Amino acid sequence: MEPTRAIVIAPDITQTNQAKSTFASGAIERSAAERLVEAEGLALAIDLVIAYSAVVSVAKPRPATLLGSGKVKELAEIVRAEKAKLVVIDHALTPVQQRNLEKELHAKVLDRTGLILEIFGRRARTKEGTLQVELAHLNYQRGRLVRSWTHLERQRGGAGFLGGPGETQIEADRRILRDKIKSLESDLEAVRRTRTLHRSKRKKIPLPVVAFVGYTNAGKSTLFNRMTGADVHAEDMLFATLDPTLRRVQLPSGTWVILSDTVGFISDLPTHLVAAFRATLEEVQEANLVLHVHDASDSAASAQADDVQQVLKDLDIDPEDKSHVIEVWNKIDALEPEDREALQKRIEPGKGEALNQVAVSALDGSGLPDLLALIEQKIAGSLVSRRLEISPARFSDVAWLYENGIVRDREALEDGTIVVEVDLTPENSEAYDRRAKSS
Ligand SMILES: Nc1nc2c(ncn2[C@@H]2O[C@H](COP(=O)(O)OP(=O)(O)OP(=O)(O)O)[C@@H](O)[C@H]2O)c(=O)[nH]1
Ligand SMILES: [Mg+2]
Repeated sequence: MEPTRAIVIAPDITQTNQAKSTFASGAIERSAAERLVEAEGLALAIDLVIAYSAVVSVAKPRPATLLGSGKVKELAEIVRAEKAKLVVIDHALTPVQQRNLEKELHAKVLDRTGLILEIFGRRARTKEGTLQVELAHLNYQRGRLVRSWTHLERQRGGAGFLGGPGETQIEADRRILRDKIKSLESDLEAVRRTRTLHRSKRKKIPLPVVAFVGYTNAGKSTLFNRMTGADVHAEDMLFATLDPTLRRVQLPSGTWVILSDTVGFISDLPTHLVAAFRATLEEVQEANLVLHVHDASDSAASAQADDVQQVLKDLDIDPEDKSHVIEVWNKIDALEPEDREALQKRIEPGKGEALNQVAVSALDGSGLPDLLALIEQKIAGSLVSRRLEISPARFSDVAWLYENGIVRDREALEDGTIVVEVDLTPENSEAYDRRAKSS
């Protein structure tokens, strides 16, 4: 199939000050140029050919088309000249705006949510991932349906809604949509139950879990691969990873941990999409340690970090908790020497317990020993060290400790009592006490 030629537009809404201040509370705003670069990345992630891209300033959003009418005319001309089939608008569009734009531009129009959904639809590999995306898609459509009281414009079929035979312009009423959503939800529920079962099985293996989080393309999978020797899909592509990947690795001191690679975050991810991926993010929620991976070479890194922190908060994780979250500044190989030095300087002051930042390059491996040492330190801090005296009659407890903890030392006293020095996760430490009390 011939690649689709597309035009990518980042609207720069230069609105009145008062409208701006309502959402400027602490959020770091990224420039329109940075947003355009990101939108292009998103478009490339679904193999679109970008025929033309631009920031378009919007002095006053027009309810009918968002963009001003002059701009729309200009764009229509570009669409024609470039033979583009698709226009990506990196902004939320109302269904009416989308429809009007499609009419005036003579091309399909995708807004930011539509584009992200399209990417997710193509990336999902597991059954759960596919169901989640489909559900998010239907909810997106339903939102449009409710707001506009129009019929469904497109019914998603197969791999995506970008043309192709899967797309039919059928009229589906809300009841059909609701039924579909219901049945998807129950399918998803079944898949989740299985996964929860898997997770609880894994929990019996007492290994601490270290989860990677970060903005899409920060280098999580590359770092994950470097640390595990695994061949996880890493690409210069937004949302290369959708489903969580888990691997067991041994830290230099001998402690085993489970590393978990996860889906990347992105700004302005619509709420229902975040909700759809909540299950995937449960891995992060339950992790003993979170590695927040930043792309230090990206000029938008601080705005991205802001977005990631917001998601962490939504997951009830305190991004400021230095014992729980490590800031990993990746891609330092791509920095100019002076920027690299400045970064090191910024990180150094935190020492001892307070240290929770490290600069690395997943590509050339620099800084990795520091990262491993830091993980080791934090994990050790999160484990409970105990010295337990176990009578010979309860020998099975010793076996339990080997299975559920990290046994540091073991000694048999003359009367047969066994003394075990063991590190346990707080949950397993409690589990042991319950066990010791019973029977
Ligand atoms: N120069 C440089 N590039 C890197 C480094 N780490 C990763 N990259 C590149 O950054 C791009 C994205 O890497 P990924 O590992 O796929 O990023 P990710 O965070 O897993 O992305 P998503 O799965 O999309 O969220 C790839 O082209 C990598 O080769 C690094 O340390 N230095
Ligand atoms: Mg990845």
